[in-house]
Amino acid sequence: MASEGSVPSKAAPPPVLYSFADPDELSKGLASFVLAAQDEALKKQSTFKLAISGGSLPKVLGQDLINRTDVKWDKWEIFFADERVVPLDHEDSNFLANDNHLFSKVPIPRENIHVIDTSKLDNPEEVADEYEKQMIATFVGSNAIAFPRFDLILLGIGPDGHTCSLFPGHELLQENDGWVAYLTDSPKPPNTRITLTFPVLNHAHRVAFVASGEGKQEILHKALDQPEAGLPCSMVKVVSPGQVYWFSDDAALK
Ligand SMILES: O=C1O[C@H](COP(=O)(O)O)[C@@H](O)[C@H](O)[C@H]1O
Repeated sequence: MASEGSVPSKAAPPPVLYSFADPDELSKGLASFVLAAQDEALKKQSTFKLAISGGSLPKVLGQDLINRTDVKWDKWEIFFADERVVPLDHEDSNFLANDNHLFSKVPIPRENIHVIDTSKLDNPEEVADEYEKQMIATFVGSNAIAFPRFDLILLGIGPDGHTCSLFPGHELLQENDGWVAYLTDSPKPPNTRITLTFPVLNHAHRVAFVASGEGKQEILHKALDQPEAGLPCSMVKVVSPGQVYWFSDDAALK
């Protein structure tokens, strides 16, 4: 069956880099980019399907977006690019980070924010499976699909080049089948997490990395200048007509 998620055949186009003078300008540029993605998605379909990371991203994302008037919040369908397997009110929760900086400040219907099932925290495999089922229910209509196609996935990058919860040298870098995977040996605490897999990232319409501040300088240069080094972030190769973008600021690009 021809399907939206069939294995892509075209090569990945090179990433597009957007650079801004400072974090405030970066937040504004990112908000405009997200809104353009929203508008394009809503021309074709009834919802804007987005995956969001935790870490430093929610603050940059929320800063300008919460004041924009042209956001169709009721049309957003949000998943997490990765999530720590902790209660939703735990300080390590990626949901909580996004709630603090974005969700609690705007009228997104709570049912459109897909969170992990916290009744299963003792069993990360079940957490991942249940999260994948939420995604299947959202993406699978009348067509069978191999992988979901997010309108936009917003990613961070760690100092070791990890993105989502895909860490250098980890066996999940080779996961080619599932949509959502779990790990119990994350080198960065907390050790138990779930994450989107590379095939899901690579099927997105757009993937945007956000790297702001001096602390990202070294790894950003490595990611942009040495894609062959095999960092997890460099393994995100969205196939045409999808596109990878990098949003950065002067401090990170120096
Ligand atoms: O552990 C994680 O780290 C990455 C990068 O975080 P940052 O604070 O260095 O920006 C993040 O994108 C991911 O969602 C998170 O779980």
